[in-house]
Amino acid sequence: MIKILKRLNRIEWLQVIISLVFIVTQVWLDLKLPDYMSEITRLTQTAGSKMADIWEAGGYMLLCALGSLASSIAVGFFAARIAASFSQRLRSLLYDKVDSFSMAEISRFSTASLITRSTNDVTQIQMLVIMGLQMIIKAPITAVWAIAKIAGKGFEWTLATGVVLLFLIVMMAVIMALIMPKFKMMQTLTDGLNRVTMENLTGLRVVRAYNAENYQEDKFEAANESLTSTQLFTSKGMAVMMPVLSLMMSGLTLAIYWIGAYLINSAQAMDKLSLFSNMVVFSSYSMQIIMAFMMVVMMFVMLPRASVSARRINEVLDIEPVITEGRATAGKPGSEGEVTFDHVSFQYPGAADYVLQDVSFSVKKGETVAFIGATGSGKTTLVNLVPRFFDTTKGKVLIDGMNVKEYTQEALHNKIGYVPQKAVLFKGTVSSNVGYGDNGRAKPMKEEIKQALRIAQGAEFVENMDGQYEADIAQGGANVSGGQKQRLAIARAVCRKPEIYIFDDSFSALDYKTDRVLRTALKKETAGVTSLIVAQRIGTVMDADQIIVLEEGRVVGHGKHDELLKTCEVYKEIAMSQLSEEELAI
Ligand SMILES: Nc1ncnc2c1ncn2[C@@H]1O[C@H](COP(=O)(O)OP(=O)(O)OP(=O)(O)O)[C@@H](O)[C@H]1O
Repeated sequence: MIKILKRLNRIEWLQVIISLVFIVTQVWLDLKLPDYMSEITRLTQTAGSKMADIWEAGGYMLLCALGSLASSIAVGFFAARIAASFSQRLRSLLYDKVDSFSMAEISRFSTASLITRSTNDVTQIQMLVIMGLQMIIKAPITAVWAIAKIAGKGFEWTLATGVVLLFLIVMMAVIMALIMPKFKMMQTLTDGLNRVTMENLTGLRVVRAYNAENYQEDKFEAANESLTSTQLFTSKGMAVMMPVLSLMMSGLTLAIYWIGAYLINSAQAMDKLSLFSNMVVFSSYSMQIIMAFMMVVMMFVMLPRASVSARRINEVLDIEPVITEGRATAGKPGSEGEVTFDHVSFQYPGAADYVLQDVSFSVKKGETVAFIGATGSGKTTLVNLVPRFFDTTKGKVLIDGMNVKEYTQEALHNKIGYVPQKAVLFKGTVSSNVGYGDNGRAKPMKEEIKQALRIAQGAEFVENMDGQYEADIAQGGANVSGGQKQRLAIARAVCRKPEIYIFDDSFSALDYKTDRVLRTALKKETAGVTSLIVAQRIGTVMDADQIIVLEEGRVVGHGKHDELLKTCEVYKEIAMSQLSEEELAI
């Protein structure tokens, strides 16, 4: 908790100090009230007192109450300001941090948990700052000040207050011991609820098509039920605490007056008045002490949950991404467009086995290298090492003759036009999706966007859309077909004018004819750009300058189509399953 509060900036600390001044003023004014009360009691009991004196004491009491109200409003105002700006900064810090994460860190936390950490956990901290400033600081000041005021005013009353406090401390310790672990569980259960909700929303079509609504609902209900029952358990604990506190307050007042009655009864006539006045003052201060205690209790309700949230936020902020930034912004002169894998092996973080083993190849500027192999043979993993979505476990990946680790991420990504296996579109327009991102050059002109779409065989369908190049694209590209999405994603890579294309099975959603026409257009219009193509179809890879056949992460064939048909059994099998005898004849 303290660690996260260290992230408060100077202005926020200044506001904390100002709030502190107001809090001390408020406590001082609150504790001044019983003094005037005692004065009024004394005046009303003393013969010959003037009405004006009573009015004066009453007036001061009113001023104290108004001053306390104004101070409390000021504290509330500053607390809200500090909490709002602090939580805004925490959210930005979390966003920037997550943005710098590689896939390894993202999968370590899970998307659902990262969302909960950036929203719900930050809200817990925000609430704590608001309440904390008003209570955490106020409670001990009030308690200590009030105790100092009543010290020496009567042993019996002090004893009664002490007994009540002791009882409350024991009760609170027991309840806290029971509910504290539940508070810790609450945030993890919120993660679970978010995960199930996200899964259901993203997979809605499959859920419907498979009549799995009940199954999903059961999962949701289970997550919802666990969270609700945990919340209920903690609320029940708290529900017991508050009435007991009220009972103790009333009981203590009764005890003070009861003891007072005995003391006054047995005192001498001249002491009776001062005893009565002391009793009134004592009961008032003891209430302040119990109130301070109630504030501490409220803090105990919030603190465990907020400290769990603080720990979860710190966990994210403290992570040093495994992908570290290099310094180079350009490769070796004369090696532009070259991609080399030098004895590369790769193991996913936490996995037991290597997914890629000793992969080596080199591709020159303007050449196309295609990767083919069975499902799960490591093709996607291989191409993901080029933009450093993951770093190699052994060996090196070189671009333009330089290890990818030596580039700044920005410079590295500026060289690459990446089209993922599953096309990703963002809410916006066709143009905003095609001209997406920054490649270190000026934003693409409308004509460049059109040209990119023409190459990606997307111009025709875009021109038929309502609004054409400015047509709306729904979140995730929900209003375009799978093949259209792929073409837009390819156009985005083309528009970037990269040195290297990475097509991760990006042609699979296209029909054979479009696939061929698109690749021919790409070759013609973007000559000189190196292409890494992952594909399942022989038709897509057969014209490549190099074909690499992968099996269980190892290169089992490397060459051109004709050579591989003769030398590589795995390639031949794939080819035979897709091509006719005639096409296979060599
Ligand atoms: N994030 C990950 N964490 C752990 N293992 C993974 C991860 N992603 C993939 N794998 C494993 O790595 C292996 C290779 O996966 P990869 O996606 O590279 O295969 P692929 O050849 O591209 O398959 P496909 O043709 O089906 O896309 C698989 O066995 C898969 O289970």
